[in-house]
Amino acid sequence: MTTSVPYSAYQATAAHPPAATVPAAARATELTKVYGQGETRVTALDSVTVEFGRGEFTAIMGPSGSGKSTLMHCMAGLDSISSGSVRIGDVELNGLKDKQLTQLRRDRLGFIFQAFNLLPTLTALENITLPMDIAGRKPDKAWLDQVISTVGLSGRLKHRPSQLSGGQQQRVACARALASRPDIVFGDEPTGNLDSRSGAEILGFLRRSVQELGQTIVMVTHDPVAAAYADRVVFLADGRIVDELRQPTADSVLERMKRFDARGRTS
Ligand SMILES: Nc1ncnc2c1ncn2[C@@H]1O[C@H](COP(=O)(O)OP(=O)(O)OP(=O)(O)O)[C@@H](O)[C@H]1O
Repeated sequence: MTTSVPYSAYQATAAHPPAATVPAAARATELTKVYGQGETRVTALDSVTVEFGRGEFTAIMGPSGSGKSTLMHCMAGLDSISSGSVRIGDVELNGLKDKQLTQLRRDRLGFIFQAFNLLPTLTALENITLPMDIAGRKPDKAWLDQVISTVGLSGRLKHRPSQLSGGQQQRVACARALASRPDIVFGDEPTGNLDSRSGAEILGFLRRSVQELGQTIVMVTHDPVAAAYADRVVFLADGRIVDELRQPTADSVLERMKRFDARGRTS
């Protein structure tokens, strides 16, 4: 069943924080991001307040240019913010030095992008453990085995990327994002380059990593079918959060998107 609750019922503000005592995995408070100046000035995010719960799979949707990637990049410490606040757990990103930000991203966050970004000369396993090798950290063997088997790569660990299909390469990228057991995995259109069957496999894997491994995932997508794998969908329009759905289905997401269409907001 689809639950529809007005967005305001969920929205936390600085004055009225949510009752939960455990901090959210990530939280933005009155986050504003402005690009450019004068005639080229664009307000990509306009005072966005949102939080992403631990162990939850959240999809971010909205028309082209609505600020989805900007929100993800600002929350993942990949882009600076103009005003407001971003926290990963209890760490405020604003004010961290570059080196501290790099460390936080490396130690606490995982990333999956549309391009798989694998190193062609390394095997699947070497690609998966590369970020930890660079950081000089030993992977937790039991966790790594669990990730590799959840992602269904056990028989292909010695293959190089060129010997793997696109879907398998993206599974390697997913396993790489999860290998260090990050607090949050951020995905920017992770299935954008895949056919629908491979995309469904990756999404099924992401879903399982939330259900079975307790992972927290935040994923930007244009695709209502992809969004339906999430626990929650947050809708952006013109740099603001305008709606949200819990337990989405592809149909309920599509329905919401049509409403934006009716208001002339989609691309
Ligand atoms: N580096 C930048 N410099 C200037 N403007 C930017 C920059 N990045 C994004 N913008 C602008 O900010 C707004 C939000 O962009 P963003 O990429 O976050 O949207 P999006 O919802 O992810 O779009 P899409 O679905 O097309 O990827 C757009 O108007 C965009 O043109």
